[in-house]
Amino acid sequence: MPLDQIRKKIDTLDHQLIGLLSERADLVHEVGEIKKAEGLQIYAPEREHALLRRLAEINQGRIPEKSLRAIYREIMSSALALEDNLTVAYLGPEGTWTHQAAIKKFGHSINYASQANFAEVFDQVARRKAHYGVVPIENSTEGAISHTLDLFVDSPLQICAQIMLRIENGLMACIPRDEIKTLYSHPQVFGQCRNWILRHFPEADLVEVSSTTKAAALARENAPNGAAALGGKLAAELNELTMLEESIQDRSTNTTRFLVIGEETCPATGNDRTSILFSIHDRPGSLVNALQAFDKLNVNMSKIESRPSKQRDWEYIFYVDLAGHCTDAAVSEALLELEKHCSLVKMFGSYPDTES
Ligand SMILES: O=C(O)C(=O)C[C@]1(C(=O)O)C=C[C@@H](O)C=C1
Repeated sequence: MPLDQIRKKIDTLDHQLIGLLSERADLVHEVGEIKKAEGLQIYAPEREHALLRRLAEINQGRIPEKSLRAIYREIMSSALALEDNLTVAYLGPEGTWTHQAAIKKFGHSINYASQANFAEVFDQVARRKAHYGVVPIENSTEGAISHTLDLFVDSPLQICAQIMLRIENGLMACIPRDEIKTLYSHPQVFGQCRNWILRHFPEADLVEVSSTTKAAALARENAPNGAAALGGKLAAELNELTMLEESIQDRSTNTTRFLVIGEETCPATGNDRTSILFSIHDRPGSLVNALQAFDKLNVNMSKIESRPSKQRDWEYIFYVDLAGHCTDAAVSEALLELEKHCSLVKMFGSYPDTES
């Protein structure tokens, strides 16, 4: 078929697609009205999870699953904006990995509110200035983000979704590589690139700052003194820096897990993770007895972290992730059993255990 004829066919299809998308938007509007009237959450991660799974099953054409997910991410993003002008708070400034994780989950149609620190993200959601918040919780190379863990102790907020983001750090600057004397970055990123720094810049001063975007801004500002930054592409672009070397993290699979926090947790999807924290009585065998609750009910514990309780010296809070939803019989029984051995048990969410 000649090119102009093919394009005419594409135009016709686009026309139909717009018609279908508008029809979908009318239905979404109705869903939004029902949710508002019934006080339901606008963001429905369980529905999105089911929808994306179904799309992958019915997709017979040429479009790769990754592309289809990206297209639908944006369709659902516009739906969220239509339903309630959704606002998501994230650890800023613009261009941070957390910002990128938030966009990966919520798309480009909603409002994003950049916050100066983790506590502000929690606070904005708790005070209903933002509908949801996005915070990092752990990195596959550097481990737990303890600041986030600590904030869950006193927060009434719940986790409703998780986001996995592959983190590719690079060396960025606006000066030649051999003039670099100082490297700016977030402490997590220095940790993720430790071996690369030792190999390539053993003599450089490492200056820790609150975000990779800030590091990039400082690399530009202090360029005459030999400054460069480590971080992602977006931070380089926003500050007009050149990527002198890409993918410098010590592990190529370097991934950060982020959490979406809101007022309510997510209904069961059949593939869920539950996050809890507990503290134990200071008695011999308490920790073993507590953990046996999971073993007894055959509940898989995918992660355990401990943090100082900040109430008494040498007293700890344990953070555990469990396979399953808090409404699953085994998980809820295990939690009841756990309570017998603990001075505090707090569940802060069940959510789809997604890989993306
Ligand atoms: O089904 C819903 O609850 C909707 O709000 C619609 C919709 C969609 O576009 O399909 C939009 C946002 C939700 O997070 C999930 C699904």
